[in-house]
Amino acid sequence: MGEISEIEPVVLYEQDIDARWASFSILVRVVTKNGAVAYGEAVPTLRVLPVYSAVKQVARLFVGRDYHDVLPAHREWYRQDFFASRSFESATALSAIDMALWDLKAREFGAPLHDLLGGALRRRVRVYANGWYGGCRDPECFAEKARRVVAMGYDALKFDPFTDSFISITPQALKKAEAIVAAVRDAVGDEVDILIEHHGRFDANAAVDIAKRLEKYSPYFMEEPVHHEDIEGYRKYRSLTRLRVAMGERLIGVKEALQYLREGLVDVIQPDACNIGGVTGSLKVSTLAEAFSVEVSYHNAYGPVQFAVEVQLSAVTPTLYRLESFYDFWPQWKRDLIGDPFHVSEGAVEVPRGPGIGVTVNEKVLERYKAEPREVEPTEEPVWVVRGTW
Ligand SMILES: O=C(O)[C@H](O)[C@@H](O)[C@H](O)[C@H](O)CO
Ligand SMILES: [Mg+2]
Repeated sequence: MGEISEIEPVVLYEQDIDARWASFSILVRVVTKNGAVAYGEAVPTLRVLPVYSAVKQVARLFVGRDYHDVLPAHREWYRQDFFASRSFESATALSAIDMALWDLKAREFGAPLHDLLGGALRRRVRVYANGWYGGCRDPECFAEKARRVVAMGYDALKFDPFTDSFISITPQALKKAEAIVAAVRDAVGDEVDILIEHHGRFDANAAVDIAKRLEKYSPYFMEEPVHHEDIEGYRKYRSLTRLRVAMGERLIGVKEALQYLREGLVDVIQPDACNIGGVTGSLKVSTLAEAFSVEVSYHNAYGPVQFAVEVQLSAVTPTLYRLESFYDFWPQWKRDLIGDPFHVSEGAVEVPRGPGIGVTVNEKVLERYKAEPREVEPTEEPVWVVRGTW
């Protein structure tokens, strides 16, 4: 028996200079009756307080249950939570707990999580860099920093060149975005993948204009060209452009993912283990993606526990493109939190072979950054923007 004795959300805080939404990290600590401890990670963007309280609510269903019974626990939550997974807060709370249960299960068998999931298809996971362009608004800054990212060993990088455009884009802003993309392409050459992040901020007309202007720079994909819920916008974008579409970081349910896949609206799906249902939900989307011949690139922007879990998932994902990585662009304490085990070389990181998710949370670092949960002040530059680029 592996009875769960305690589940607690743990908020960590330090002003993260570039990934502002990630100044907070929300870990979920799961303790079993026989003293084992494991962590999961939830989404910290803006709604820190509601996520914190959702974890406490969802936890009440899991304490006293056996951590081996992950699927029965998901089903029981689905039965209890009348609004099911449509609540972002409960989906991210469930996801974080799910991660920790899988870690406990794998550790108990003394096996790396990827072994429990069927065995590694790859020992090294290709990554792409994000979060590297803080403070950049002009082409020279983007180009200079892009060169540094490639020198660090990355051969793919993502960036949002749209400064403070929202819904529509002016001819001047489009011209500036093109100058930034052209400068990055020129700086990195044509053997590095460039990925264009839109943050779902445009309507379909603006997104289509952007696609037509940027196609000549051969971006590998265009991420969230329109808002996540703008299905008609995705359909219009699909019918008027040839560029690959990436989306999925805001999916909170597998059935939601199916809608985009079934309609052929996505070429690289980006589930996030912190809100798609943890390891369990990620595996289901990964299987669907394989069936629809769609690549997978786990969204991975929040913290080191998520990073470790998604490296394990990436090791077993049949149609993996690359794993997102802010890892080298976070504050050092986030890497220290898990003993700083990941190092990029030739565009990839090694898959750890230790038990569970392959890393252990350093409780001393955790204690140093513990904070009270609190509301996040909305500012002119929204929290989801890489600092200083709005
Ligand atoms: O692709 C990404 O990594 C995301 O879009 C980030 O850039 C967001 O800002 C973050 O996920 C907000 O929660
Ligand atoms: Mg994104």
